Amino acid sequence: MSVKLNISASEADVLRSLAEHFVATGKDAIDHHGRYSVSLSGGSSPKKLYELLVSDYATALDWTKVDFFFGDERNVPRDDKNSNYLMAKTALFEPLQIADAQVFPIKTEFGPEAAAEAYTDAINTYFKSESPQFDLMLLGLGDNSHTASLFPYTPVLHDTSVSVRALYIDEVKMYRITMTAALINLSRHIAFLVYGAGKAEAIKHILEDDLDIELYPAQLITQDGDVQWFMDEPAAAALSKK
Ligand SMILES: O=C1O[C@H](COP(=O)(O)O)[C@@H](O)[C@H](O)[C@H]1O
Repeated sequence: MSVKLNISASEADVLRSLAEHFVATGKDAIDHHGRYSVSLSGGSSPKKLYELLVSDYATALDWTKVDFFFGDERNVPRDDKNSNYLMAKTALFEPLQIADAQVFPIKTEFGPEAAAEAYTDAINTYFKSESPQFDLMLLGLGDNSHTASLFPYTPVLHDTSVSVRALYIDEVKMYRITMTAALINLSRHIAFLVYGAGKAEAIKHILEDDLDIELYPAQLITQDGDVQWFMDEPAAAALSKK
């Protein structure tokens, strides 16, 4: 796997480094094709990134030209505290006054299977007849090496379609809706945000162990283009090569 590692001394530094990358990628996309398509990650890590973009980068980018998607979602109502959409809405969209037309939530109210199908259609419609290639795919990493909702030992790990899938994940006892690795890997730029010592073992396995996608699903993110990991020193601590 060819990846670039950006290791920062502190959590604050890693967030700033990724915020700079987010903005630079956006300016480039807008200059090149007029809009900036971003797929957001969920979980707890990205909230601070979204807050930093609001506090320090509100005028750094033409936010009216940014379109937001979600790499995965929990099968909960959109106003549920566990909703990835709700977190992004509260931390990013509302403070930046992002128009509803620029936000593409996963419609969990349809039920998991129909929501996944509708989201595949929404993505294909957005990209028209072209291959669905997000300008920036933001990803997180679970302690168990999952990314998006590609969890260990789940059938979606073997799904080679460029699509969004719904699946019941025993480990968390809930349905999740997730982009497949094939869709994620089409992105122009992929950026993992990982901080904290709790992620150190997972990062080491993913980046340095032999390929074992069942155990380490984030190893599926292997496109030849731009895959960058933004991590702090505690998260990078177990790596032998830095
Ligand atoms: O479940 C999820 O977790 C991963 C990692 O989240 P974190 O809370 O450890 O930051 C995230 O990438 C994914 O989008 C989310 O649904």
